[in-house]
Amino acid sequence: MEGVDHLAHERNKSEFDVDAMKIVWAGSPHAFDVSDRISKLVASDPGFRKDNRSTLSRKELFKNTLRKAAYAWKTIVDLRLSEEEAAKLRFYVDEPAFTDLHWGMFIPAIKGQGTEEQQQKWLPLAYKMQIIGCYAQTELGHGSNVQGLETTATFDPQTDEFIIHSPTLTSSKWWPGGLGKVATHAIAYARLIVGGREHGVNGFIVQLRSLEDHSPLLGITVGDIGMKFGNGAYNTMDNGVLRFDHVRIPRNQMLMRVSQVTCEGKYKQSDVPRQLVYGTMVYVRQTIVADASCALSRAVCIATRYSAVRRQFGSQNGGPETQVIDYKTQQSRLFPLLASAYAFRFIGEWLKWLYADVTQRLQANDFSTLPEAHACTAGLKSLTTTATADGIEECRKLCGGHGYLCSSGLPELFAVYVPACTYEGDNTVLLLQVARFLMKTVSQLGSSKKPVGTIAYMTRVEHLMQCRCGVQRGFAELSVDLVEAAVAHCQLIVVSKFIEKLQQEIPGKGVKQQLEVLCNIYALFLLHKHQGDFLSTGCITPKHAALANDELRSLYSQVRPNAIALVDAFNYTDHYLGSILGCYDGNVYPKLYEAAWKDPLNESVVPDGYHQYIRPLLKQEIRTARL
Ligand SMILES: CCCCC/C=C/C(=O)SCCNC(=O)CCNC(=O)[C@H](O)C(C)(C)COP(=O)(O)OP(=O)(O)OC[C@H]1O[C@@H](n2cnc3c(N)ncnc32)[C@H](O)[C@@H]1OP(=O)(O)O
Ligand SMILES: Cc1cc2nc3c(=O)[nH]c(=O)nc-3n(C[C@H](O)[C@H](O)[C@H](O)COP(=O)(O)OP(=O)(O)OC[C@H]3O[C@@H](n4cnc5c(N)ncnc54)[C@H](O)[C@@H]3O)c2cc1C
Repeated sequence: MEGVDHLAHERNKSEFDVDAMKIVWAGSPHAFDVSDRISKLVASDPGFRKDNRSTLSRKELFKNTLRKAAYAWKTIVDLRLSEEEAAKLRFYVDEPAFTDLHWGMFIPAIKGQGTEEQQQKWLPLAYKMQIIGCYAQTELGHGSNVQGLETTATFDPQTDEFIIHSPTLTSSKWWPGGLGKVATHAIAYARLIVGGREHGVNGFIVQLRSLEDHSPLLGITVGDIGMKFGNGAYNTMDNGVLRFDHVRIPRNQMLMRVSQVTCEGKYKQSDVPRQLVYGTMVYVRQTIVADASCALSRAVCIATRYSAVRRQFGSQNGGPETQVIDYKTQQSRLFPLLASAYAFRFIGEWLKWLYADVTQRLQANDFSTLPEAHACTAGLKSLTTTATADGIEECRKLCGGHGYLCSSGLPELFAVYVPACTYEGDNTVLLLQVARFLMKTVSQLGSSKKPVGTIAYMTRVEHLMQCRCGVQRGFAELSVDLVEAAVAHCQLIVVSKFIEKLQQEIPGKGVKQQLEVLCNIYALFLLHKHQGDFLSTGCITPKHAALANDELRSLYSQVRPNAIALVDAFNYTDHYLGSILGCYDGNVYPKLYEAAWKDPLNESVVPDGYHQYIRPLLKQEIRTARL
């Protein structure tokens, strides 16, 4: 029945202060207040409804996304929301749109790679959305290999301009979000050519469309690249294709914080690492780690609540069947994902600190932690997105058949989320970067340069490397093993930071105890999953492995009474979850049944096509049967 909390009995089992845990999950009382207020504002406004997405055509879907983005912007302006509140509103609107790239990449690129003067010119226009930007780096022929990009930017000293050109088909920009139909400007990455000499890939601000009638400017060919994975999902986003035919831009539209070109045509490289040109990607990778905890926690919230509602088998003397959440197999699949959601939340907090720290150091031209920041953002982006994509799919399976319904929210969540394993850096390519960083660290062992920070532990392998330092097969030959080592390195960081989090003051009855249980589940589940490696390297004995297994089972029993409260702590509205299986009151079956009849196919009792195709078939069968 409506209004009845079918999960009340579960909530009454909780052994900790859920409201206190909500603050821990949000990060602070202030963050919780903003999150709670904005999520309820979005959920209560019919202008942000999203339950009809799967029934819209591509053009209807896209136009609906434009409407919502414009409505969101109007809400932000009318309510005078702060930047923090506005970001939260876009988060809870929960629809991939051009605004993600405008705010998430175009603006950060100008802030990170533009000079003060360029920031003063372009940021006010972007903040007021008087221009709409995208990040145009990837091309049809190159995405991972940035140094392989083919678009050219040739300096013309006669006119003090750059000529931006797409020399080949494969140099066509391909994938940039917001590019296809909306962006008026792009940060386009191109090979800088000055006086016939190449100076690597740099970023250039290029206007694509008229601010008067939105038509593409002279020399610009631009459009959408077509339907992507899944129905609704990422098809709300206009990922685009873009070709330049000798497009001229003023010299001052090359982002010049890292490298400069003078009006005399002199190329100058600042005394900062060339890799700062990649700074926007580092920034986005650290935000993607925080996003992973959000996406995984959504899926886990749905699967946990439904696992408590769903009963299957086990009825004794006509009594109720067993809740599937009580099966050890269900717990062994679900609770490590619950622990991962919390682990990724805290590693995301730490990575945000690391990024802020390296950014502050860069202001003082201190580049000492840049390699570690690159390795951590690359590796943790790879690890958390792979685990989250796999985790969302596991949550779908944990919900049985109903998990495959769009009304479960899980198919759409999966379809929107999975490209995170590819964009902002293919996960394997990024792990190879971590592997390169680890190998460089190993090669420096024994020198005066001692490993610190997240690689401090590597001093312990020094003796190993000295006796084996001669046995160095090619990096490529060992890359599979090195990628596994890179994953292990990142997992160590996640576990270490979870433990460090528990050493902080954490208020609320039973809150720290619950987090300790989740931390132990995360660590022991990893040990169990990779026990072959731990055993073969002599890190643990078979007895240790058996003890870890026993302890895991005990920990699952400790989480069980608190599972619903632990997902309630995410504080997601039913609107944001978008899932009948995950609804707060657990009143699943009546809602599933009611939702089915809203499907357009049920608008008529006899389906369209019956008379053309089914009736003749049936009649034909009747004739056959008479033979
Ligand atoms: C809200 C989400 C929306 C998402 C929408 C999606 C947007 C996008 O997808 S934008 C496009 C994203 N594209 C990528 O991520 C491309 C991935 N490829 C790269 O980042 C680079 O090509 C590379 C790092 C894989 C290779 O770069 P390359 O220039 O060839 O460098 P090397 O591998 O030769 O390494 C040289 C040296 O530089 C260090 N380094 C590399 N990248 C960085 C960095 N970002 N920051 C700092 N340092 C970096 C690298 O570690 C090497 O150092 P040493 O070993 O000390 O020489
Ligand atoms: C939804 C979505 C949104 C995107 N948005 C944007 C955007 O806004 N702006 C933008 O510029 N780009 C965007 N991209 C592009 C994205 O950044 C690239 O697709 C991504 O960087 C992967 O590059 P790639 O496609 O060249 O993959 P490839 O590198 O071609 O990967 C193919 C395979 O090759 C392997 N591989 C590649 N190099 C190596 C190597 N050296 N060693 C071992 N294996 C290797 C990879 O691991 C992978 O298995 C988007 C992509 C998607 C899917």
